[in-house]
Amino acid sequence: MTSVTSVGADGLDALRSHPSTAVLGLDFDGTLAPIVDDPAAARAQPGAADALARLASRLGGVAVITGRPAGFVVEQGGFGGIDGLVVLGQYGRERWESGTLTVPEPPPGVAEARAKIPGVLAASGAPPEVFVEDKGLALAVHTRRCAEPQVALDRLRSLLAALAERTGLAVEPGRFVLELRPPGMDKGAALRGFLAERGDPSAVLFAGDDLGDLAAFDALDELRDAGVPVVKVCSGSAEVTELAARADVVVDGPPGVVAFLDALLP
Ligand SMILES: O=P(O)(O)OC[C@H]1O[C@H](O[C@H]2O[C@H](CO)[C@@H](O)[C@H](O)[C@H]2O)[C@H](O)[C@@H](O)[C@@H]1O
Repeated sequence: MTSVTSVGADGLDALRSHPSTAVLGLDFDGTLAPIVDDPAAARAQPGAADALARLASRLGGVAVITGRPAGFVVEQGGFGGIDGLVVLGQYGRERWESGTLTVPEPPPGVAEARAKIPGVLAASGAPPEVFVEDKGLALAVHTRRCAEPQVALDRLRSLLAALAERTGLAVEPGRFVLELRPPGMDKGAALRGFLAERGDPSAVLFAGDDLGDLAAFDALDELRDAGVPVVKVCSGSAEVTELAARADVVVDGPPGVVAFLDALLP
């Protein structure tokens, strides 16, 4: 049995006692999907879609809250047929539910950043393995394929921060990635919005693996302070340690997440 903090165990008890009003939030990459070198090749961990389908039929709400475009996650996750599942993409700016995808227009800064990133990469002497994932509303600069991915990321950090400043965007750091995206939304705000749609929850559980998930953990801490039972789950990895330090439960990457979800409701 994975060790759980005492307040986390209280959160799990509350979720299991009143599942129909409990809410579950899950990150995608690194949590429901194993990390791979090519972002376009990411797929859900086997068993993830089945686990989500079972939980969505019993819980008060289940949302995947991701930095990816919502449509990508539905497609690559194999989540299209899951009744009741909501996918909040691009940190809550996009929404997929019951087959309907809502995507806002990008702010003008995204087009400007798209045009200028190649010059920034050249100016920083970025190795050819650095590449840009264009997500429409945001641009993610990846260094995972470099021989020294952390070195390559650190060289780009201040230049991309300056470009973000000039284009009115925010920098979202992640696992060997720096993303330029519209400010004003994060996974905490996305989770709070989803909870507001569902009414008072009996318990709230969120599972994530990366720095972008800390905002959701912040939201859970606020709920816990307000007396709501919550569970913070970290999909553990050697690449990111910040979430494990704040989690109630640490599981072993996406296979551990799926096993945890399978055991969540008896
Ligand atoms: O919020 P998430 O669902 O966790 O998305 C965050 C970023 O995930 C993706 O990048 C990460 O996964 C890739 C595929 O496994 C991996 O190659 C990369 O190194 C990771 O950082 C995605 O590509 C980004 O756009 C997301 O923002």
